[in-house]
Amino acid sequence: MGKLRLSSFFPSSSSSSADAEAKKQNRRSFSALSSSLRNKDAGTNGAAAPPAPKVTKTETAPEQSTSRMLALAQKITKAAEKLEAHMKAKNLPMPSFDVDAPADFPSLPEDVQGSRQEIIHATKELALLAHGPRESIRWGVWEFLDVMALAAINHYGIAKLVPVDSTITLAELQAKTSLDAINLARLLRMVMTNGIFREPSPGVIAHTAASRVLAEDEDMQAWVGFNGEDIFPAAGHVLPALKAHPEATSLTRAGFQFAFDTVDKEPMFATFGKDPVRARRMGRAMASLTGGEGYEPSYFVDVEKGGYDFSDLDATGGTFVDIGGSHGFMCVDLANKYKNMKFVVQDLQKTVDSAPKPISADSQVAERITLLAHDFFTEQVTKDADVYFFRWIMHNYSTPYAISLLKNLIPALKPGARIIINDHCLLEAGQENPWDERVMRRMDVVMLALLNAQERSEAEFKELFAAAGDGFVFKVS
Ligand SMILES: C[S@@+](CC[C@H](N)C(=O)[O-])C[C@H]1O[C@@H](n2cnc3c(N)ncnc32)[C@H](O)[C@@H]1O
Repeated sequence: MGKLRLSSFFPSSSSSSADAEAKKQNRRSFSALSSSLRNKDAGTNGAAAPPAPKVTKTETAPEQSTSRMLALAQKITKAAEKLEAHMKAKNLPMPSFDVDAPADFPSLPEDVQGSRQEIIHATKELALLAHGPRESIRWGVWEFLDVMALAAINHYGIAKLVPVDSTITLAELQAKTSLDAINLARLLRMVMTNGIFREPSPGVIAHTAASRVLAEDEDMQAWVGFNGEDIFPAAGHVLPALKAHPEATSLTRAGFQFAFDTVDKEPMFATFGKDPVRARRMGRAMASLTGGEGYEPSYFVDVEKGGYDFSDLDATGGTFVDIGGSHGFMCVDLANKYKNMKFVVQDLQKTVDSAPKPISADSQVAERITLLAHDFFTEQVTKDADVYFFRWIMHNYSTPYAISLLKNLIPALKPGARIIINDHCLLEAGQENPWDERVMRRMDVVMLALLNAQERSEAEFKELFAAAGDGFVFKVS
């Protein structure tokens, strides 16, 4: 997970140039988009816009694309051999669709994990080449049907109705659901095309390893539910939202509001606040996502994993404020490691009320952590702390909101206070490995669909601070 460390000190005053910058920020700020808008501005001022940079041709000649296919196939073979050799040497079960196959890969040495990723990337590229451009687009645009079918299967809890160690006929299965026979069969057969369930003989259904996950992992059920029943309709309404409000900054005018008839009424979190079942589902879905490899708090806490070293703060008994810190799990982990620091976890009243009490069984930890109801869209109430921490907050907000989050801190900041942003950090297109690139691009548009929000690049984070005030010194770790 990308992390940014941002230091700040008390800004002298809010200058008019900062205000002008803030206005300029009142739109999404992808770096490529910013430069094209700058060019447009130059044009309206009478200055000639600089010519667009020349595009380098990357197409390959027909004989080269043949060799690319073979190169990819060879790469896949080599990487699969390496992965398989490791699995054999360690006596690990081979990847399989079988119902008893492990749901996850075991932790692999870095080079073997690299081979596994190579297989994933190269097979995708090879498939695209083998399909050809027209077919890739024609059938690629049907991928939403995978989500539709899986969401329905998940909604009706079909996976839990299929026995793990035997089979069930479609007729028997149908008797256990409110889905009619035809729709049950067609939805099942649709998800089977993705390795979820199998039909060993006509009309007989059995689990695969993937459908078993759907049957047994409640967080995964929530993940599919949240994606299929909240994000999917929101994504389907991004286009009308963009057409009606092209600036795409308002929390009440995103695809989500167009999907659920709440335009100009309430942000997504308020809608969920009124519906405990949906709110719980989103909470569990997030747990499923953040339980995944690479998202653990240890990446922030453990210095050996590239985390942040707070020894200096610990020596002076400094104060760390986790803004929008949920139930304070990050502060608990930090307090376990640093024995003198003090912590304030700020969140909405409801979240504070539902936090575990005591927050830790270890009283030495619990007594140094204060839970405080505070709305981060109002002026910061914990003054003169050493660190103000935002983990997974900024990406929930478009630029005008994100700037106000930072501005709200300014009256509380003492010289040398640090603001730490722990969020994804977008790299320029093509700089990430293809897997991470795709996850991040998807996350970015999920933010658009739900909240008119965005993931940001380092330059875009820097722009937020420049727009919020003059006194910030921006550092990256
Ligand atoms: C995406 S979660 C991130 C939680 C936590 N920082 C983490 O790393 O998992 C966003 C958090 O912001 C809180 N939140 C939302 N709006 C808020 C507001 N106006 N003031 C304070 N907290 C808020 C939510 O309750 C939630 O705990």
